[in-house]
Amino acid sequence: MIALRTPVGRLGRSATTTSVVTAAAALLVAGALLTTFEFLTLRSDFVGDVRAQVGATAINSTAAVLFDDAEAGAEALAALRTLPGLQAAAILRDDGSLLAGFDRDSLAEAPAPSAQLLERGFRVDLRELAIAEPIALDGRRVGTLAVRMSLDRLHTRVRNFVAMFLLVGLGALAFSVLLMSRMRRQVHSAELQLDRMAHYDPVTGLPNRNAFSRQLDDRLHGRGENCRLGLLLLDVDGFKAINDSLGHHQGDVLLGQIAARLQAAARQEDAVYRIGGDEFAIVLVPLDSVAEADTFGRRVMAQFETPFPVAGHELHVTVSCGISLAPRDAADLHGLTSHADTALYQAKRNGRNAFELFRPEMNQRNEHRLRLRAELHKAIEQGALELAYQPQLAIAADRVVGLEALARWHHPELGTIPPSEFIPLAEESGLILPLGRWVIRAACRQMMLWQAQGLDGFRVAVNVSVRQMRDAQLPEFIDATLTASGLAPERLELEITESLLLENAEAHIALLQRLHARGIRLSIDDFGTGFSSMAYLPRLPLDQLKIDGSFVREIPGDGEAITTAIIAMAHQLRLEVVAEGVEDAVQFEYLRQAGCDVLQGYLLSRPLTPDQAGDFLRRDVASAVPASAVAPAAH
Ligand SMILES: Nc1nc2c(ncn2[C@@H]2O[C@@H]3COP(=O)(O)O[C@H]4[C@@H](O)[C@H](n5cnc6c(=O)[nH]c(N)nc65)O[C@@H]4COP(=O)(O)O[C@H]3[C@H]2O)c(=O)[nH]1
Repeated sequence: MIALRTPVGRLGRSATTTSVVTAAAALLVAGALLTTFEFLTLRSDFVGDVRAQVGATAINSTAAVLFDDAEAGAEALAALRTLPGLQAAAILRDDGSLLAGFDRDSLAEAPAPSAQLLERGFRVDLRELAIAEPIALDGRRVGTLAVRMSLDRLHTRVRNFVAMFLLVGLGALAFSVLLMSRMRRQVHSAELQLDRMAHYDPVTGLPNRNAFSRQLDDRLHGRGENCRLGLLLLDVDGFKAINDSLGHHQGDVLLGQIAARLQAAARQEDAVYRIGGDEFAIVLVPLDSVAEADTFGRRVMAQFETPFPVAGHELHVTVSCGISLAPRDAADLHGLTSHADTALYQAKRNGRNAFELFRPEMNQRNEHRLRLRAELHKAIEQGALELAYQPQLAIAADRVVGLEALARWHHPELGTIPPSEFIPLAEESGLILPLGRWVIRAACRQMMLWQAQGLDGFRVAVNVSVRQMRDAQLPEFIDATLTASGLAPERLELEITESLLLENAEAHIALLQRLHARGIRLSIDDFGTGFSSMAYLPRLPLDQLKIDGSFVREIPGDGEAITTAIIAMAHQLRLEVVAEGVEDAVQFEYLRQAGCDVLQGYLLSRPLTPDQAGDFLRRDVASAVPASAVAPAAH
């Protein structure tokens, strides 16, 4: 797996180091200042004390000097012996000769004050204090008391002070380091937590989109053109429906299981990410060939062959994947993700439960689709779409009982665009809602125009897409349209595709019941393409079932047994059966004998313009079936 390069711990570590260094430096500076201050204060006090005592001794020595009495001088000097640090003391006569002297140790020289010292009275430096105190009588100097003191005792006191200071200071520093490292541990764990929140998804434990973008970008930049890797983007098919029906908690459980299976499919060096609600990404490193990407895609799909045990259900979950390769498709993050996304989109368009490798043509198709979408938007707004009507014949009564309204789009530059192209486009872009509403309105209006021309006794069927079924306003809209046009509700039929109905059957049943209660007819379209819905059929308020054209096409042949079974079953449920796509007399005859009620297909007529459909309705259709097969004009 790719290791996450996180700044975790760096902040805490550097904060501690900086604090310790700063505190130590501050301690040193403070220590130096305090020591200097302490030394100067002690020395100044010392100098003051000594000078006072020397001054008193000088006064006491006056007589000894006046009488040149060495013994009396020595006695006067004895008062100074107790002074701490005294090295030498001497009483000098006025001419500088020694009257009496005292040496603490023989190495100390007798004091011989300089002229400067005599003038200033004392001199003090770091190690020594020298005093030259005048011995005066009536303000006249008669001699000098010279004293030399060592400052060693002061040094000892300052050393003690420094030792004490260091002891206390270092103790405080050690304590603060202890506190700081505790704080650092707390900061570190907060950093870790922040990092997890910023880079990991709490539901699956996988790195998230942030981590994905940063790591993939780093990798691509780090190796440049030589970076050979693959990007697989994956969407869980229909996850929203699963989440809605099982609840979010179980949805999360499922996501966790999906994450585990993706990790099982990934190789040691690959990295799996959850980059959105039901979106995952796998960065495949290294990935050298398309064949390797193909193999990996299959391996991921294989992970979804076994159902997922969630909340007592065995869920069959499928996924759609898109894969792009670097540097083959792109060498940067944006290019690579956008190509994988295009491939993913293609996989979804191909019916989901599939994976696609990116091909450059996909982008061209994408651009074309985007242009079509914009054009379709315009066409709906400008009312440029048209409706074609395909007649439906009641076989027993030999008369037209309905017309299916089919949307048509003739683009001035792009030509005729088939519904198979623009309807899915409208569905995925949401344009199906305005388009669907326009179809219902136009069909109702056309029915009233025909009615005004005396053409009556048949209904109009419109296709309703699943997106429209999710529109809670649909019943009100239909009500309003019927009222505005004046069309009777039983003359309107809604065709809903069987497979779409299955997607959220429970929710649709309620909506269908509301519509049915208003008298609107309901038909299930393309029946047979999703057999699993059989169980729902009795619960749906249906009037009609349309056998999918693919079965009719197989008549004569395999289609016979299926159509016979569907007709029998539909009749048991009291449903009218319509066969779509009836193209020849053999099919018609078979269906007639099997008891099919209504026929729709090229045999009777292709979809017609409103005018052509009007003419068709006016003609005696009885003679047109089955002898004269196709109606004259096709639309
Ligand atoms: N081969 C063959 N085909 C026949 C025959 N008879 C009819 N068809 C075609 O079969 C399709 C029947 O419509 P559908 O199953 O509802 O399938 C429709 C429907 O699902 C969708 N569609 C068309 N108009 C609308 C619309 O207004 N709203 C919605 N939601 N979907 C629409 O597009 C699909 C395709 O519509 P069309 O291209 O008009 O294709 C129509 C019709 O032209 C035949 O004998 N042989």
